[in-house]
Amino acid sequence: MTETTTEPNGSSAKQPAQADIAVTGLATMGRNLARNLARHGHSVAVHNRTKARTDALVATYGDEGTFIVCDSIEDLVRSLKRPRKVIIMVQAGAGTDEVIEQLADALEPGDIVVDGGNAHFIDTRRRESALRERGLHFVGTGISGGEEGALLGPSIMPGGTAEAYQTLGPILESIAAQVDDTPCCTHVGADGAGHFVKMVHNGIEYADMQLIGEAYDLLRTVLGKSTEELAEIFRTWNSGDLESFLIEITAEVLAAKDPRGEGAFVDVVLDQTEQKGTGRWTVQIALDLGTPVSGIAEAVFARSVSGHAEQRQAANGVLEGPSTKITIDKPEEFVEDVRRALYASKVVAYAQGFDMIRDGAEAYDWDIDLGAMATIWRGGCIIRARFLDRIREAYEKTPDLPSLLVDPYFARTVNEGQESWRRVVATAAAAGVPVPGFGAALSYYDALRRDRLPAALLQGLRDLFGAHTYRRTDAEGSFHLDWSGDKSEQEA
Ligand SMILES: NC(=O)C1=CN([C@@H]2O[C@H](COP(=O)(O)OP(=O)(O)OC[C@H]3O[C@@H](n4cnc5c(N)ncnc54)[C@H](OP(=O)(O)O)[C@@H]3O)[C@@H](O)[C@H]2O)C=CC1
Ligand SMILES: O=C(CO)[C@H](O)[C@H](O)COP(=O)(O)O
Repeated sequence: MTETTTEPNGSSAKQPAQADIAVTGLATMGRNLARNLARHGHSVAVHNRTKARTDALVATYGDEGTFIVCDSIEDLVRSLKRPRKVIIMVQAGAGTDEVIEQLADALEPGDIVVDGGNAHFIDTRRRESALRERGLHFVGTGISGGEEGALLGPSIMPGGTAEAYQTLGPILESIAAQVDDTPCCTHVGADGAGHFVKMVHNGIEYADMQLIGEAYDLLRTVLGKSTEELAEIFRTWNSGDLESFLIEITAEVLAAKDPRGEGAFVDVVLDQTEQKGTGRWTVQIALDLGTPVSGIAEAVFARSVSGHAEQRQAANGVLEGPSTKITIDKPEEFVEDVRRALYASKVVAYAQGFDMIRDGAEAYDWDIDLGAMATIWRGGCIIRARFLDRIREAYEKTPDLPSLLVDPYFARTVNEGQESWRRVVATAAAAGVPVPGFGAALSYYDALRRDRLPAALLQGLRDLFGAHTYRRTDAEGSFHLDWSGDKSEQEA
């Protein structure tokens, strides 16, 4: 174990050391998180399975603060002040389990293990319970912001015990993004709550990106806009209600040129969206919780459709599109319609995501403050956006809001946008442009506001074919109709 501090003359000094915190796993995220900690005055013990990464970190960035180079997990543990705090930033899954096991053998009761990877919250609950039995704190922590966020200030979503957060919180809050002098980090709730919220964050990220993709496709296909014009449209949108990191980088990606030629970068990228799995997890868990996250589900499926290259190739030229080409008389009005449809659909995706956090909190007995989640997503993370302030205000004003859509600001937003939304979805259908995100969001909006749904007919069908019973609008209890007999009603 050696401490590397940079002296004023630039030389390195080696001395026994006591680090404030450790990071193991120094790939993209871990390296930048360690640098962020060091830049904020924390002495950081650093370790990576493959030593070359540790050496490269210290050789390149050693002058940014105090790094203590460790060759092994045991070395790392020896370097730390008590209670020891170790952040794991390794590949999610088996790698994380391996590192936890090594750490648990070397640490002592009261020490804190932080998993900052994208772990499934069910794994986090299992790991937390196992480490608790050994007297250790396990803090599953969602960290969002990618490479740049990890270095300059991510959004941090720690779970685990309040006791562990008391020790760990000040350090995490010091390196998190800051918005209006408020750190984008707070204790989310017990055991896997942090990773659950990070999972939903990523689900919303999928929905948001899908909606942006649909807006781009519509403006390009229906209006024939060039990528330069589209970049400008997104740039303009980024100065209004839609202001967000994802809209900002959409303009950047659309403006980018093919590094190998003259054309647009986006035109040479293979149109198959990959996924690491957090969006899929969100939908799987939402199905179990019974939370309709249709925007996220459509986004996950749209990625799957894009990846089915052989099917798409087989259908291309076989399945017909509209027989008449759609013409738009007032292109500028259509651009505004798409902007409003995008904002309204985005509001639905976030409303569904917040519903899922509320349902997850109830199912897993977490005390999650929805307004606080909106607060810590205002900066640092991939879905950071101006309107998260509105979400924070909505939940602060009415913590038990049945749906974000009924908050006065959001109700007015979707009400004002709904005519545009309908025109956009209808135009997309007429032009043969797939808009699963816009369509699902509008259907959800219409389902919520309807007085009666066709669910009543489905209940009738279920009762006829399977005697599954139905409830009545005008009486308590469950009933069954004698479908094959005299059609009389019996109480079930
Ligand atoms: N990249 C991103 O934008 C984001 C990533 N995350 C999450 O953060 C974590 C780290 O991500 P990232 O930095 O991209 O790195 P990767 O997910 O690519 O993981 C690589 C790191 O894991 C280590 N590792 C893998 N298996 C083992 C093992 N069995 N034992 C010890 N170490 C192991 C590697 O060590 P070695 O060098 O020896 O191979 C390396 O340090 C992941 O869980 C990821 O999902 C979260 C938010 C954003
Ligand atoms: O966690 C993240 C940000 O918060 C990553 O951006 C996310 O893992 C990317 O996911 P995918 O590869 O599935 O698109």
